[in-house]
Amino acid sequence: MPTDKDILVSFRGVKKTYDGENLVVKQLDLDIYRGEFLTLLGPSGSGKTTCLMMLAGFEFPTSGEIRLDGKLLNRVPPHKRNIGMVFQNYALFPHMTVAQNVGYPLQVRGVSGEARQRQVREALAMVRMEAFGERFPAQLSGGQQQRIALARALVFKPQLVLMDEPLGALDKQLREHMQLELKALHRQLGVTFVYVTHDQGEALTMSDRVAVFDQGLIQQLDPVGALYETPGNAFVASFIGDSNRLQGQIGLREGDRCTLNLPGGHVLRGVRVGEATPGQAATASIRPERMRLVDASDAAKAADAGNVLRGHAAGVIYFGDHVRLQCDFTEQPQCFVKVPLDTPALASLAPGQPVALAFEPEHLRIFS
Ligand SMILES: Nc1ncnc2c1ncn2[C@@H]1O[C@H](COP(=O)(O)OP(=O)(O)OP(=O)(O)O)[C@@H](O)[C@H]1O
Repeated sequence: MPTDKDILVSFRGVKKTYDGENLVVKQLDLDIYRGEFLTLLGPSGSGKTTCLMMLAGFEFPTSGEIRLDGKLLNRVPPHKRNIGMVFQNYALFPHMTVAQNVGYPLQVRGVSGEARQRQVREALAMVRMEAFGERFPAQLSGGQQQRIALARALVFKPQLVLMDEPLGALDKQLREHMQLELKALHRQLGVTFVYVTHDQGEALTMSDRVAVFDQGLIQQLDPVGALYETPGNAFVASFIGDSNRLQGQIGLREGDRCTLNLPGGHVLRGVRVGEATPGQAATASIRPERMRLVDASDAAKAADAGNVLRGHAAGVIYFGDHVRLQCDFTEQPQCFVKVPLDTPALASLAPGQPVALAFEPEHLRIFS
């Protein structure tokens, strides 16, 4: 369990409005631990960048407090915060060489001569760009420029590095490669990274913990695995990974479980997330890989052990190693499951035919 000593940054009761009317950050209470890789993930406009900008010092909170190492930051200007930054459009200075770009933060901090040269060499070595010191930014690829931006952010050994969509301009292959590099660099340096993205794959690949933002609020803050396995609400369930949604009414409530009555007559058992007052409207979610296609004779057995949903096949798409089966259920959004190729019930399946999907109650999360 982390203690107060492990906290590098804390946001307390932070709110932000740009126009004096709408709060784009409604209430932010967040502790960032020393050495962690924390990602702020959320759809466009959810307030992630604003939070990062307040931490960097380019925006100020309308109310609340931000502390770095216990010290109140609210009115400390950006260059006094000892924070490194890499942004998608945080361009390198075009008229300076790579070495001059990387040396710039040292220059403004009054580091000169041999000490500056040595630190620039070390920073370039860190991002494996030692051989490029004399080039100009225009003579580098996008990925190389981003490495230099990273070296420039790290050269003065900040205790905290902020990154806002730093890989957004790169193509998919390079982006995935750089994600692994960033993660390795983080492990090697032990510096605290705070990373903003709207790409959930990127967040899951790199982070220790992820704060999922929506509408100016953190919806859930958890390690990557917990976020995927135990989403705290329907938004997080649909934003992280694939999930199927089912809508109905709460039937019975029993401890940490409850039942969901679907309009078509199905009664499903699942994990209760929320109050679950009987009769209340609720949304449930289930990961496609947690559902099994079963044939009619197995469906009765499966229903005794867990849940079975009966509907009709809407589409069958072959993916080489599995089949993606789309299913229609009465008054529900379409669901899909990933069916292994050796599943017996798959043999003669065609669109329009009846299907039965079985799943365990512990994998159905019922949000109310
Ligand atoms: N300087 C500004 N002046 C006025 N409104 C702003 C300003 N910056 C951001 N906003 C508004 O604040 C809200 C949150 O924006 P923010 O950039 O924090 O979201 P985001 O989650 O980072 O989105 P994106 O992924 O698109 O960058 C948006 O509605 C945006 O239009």
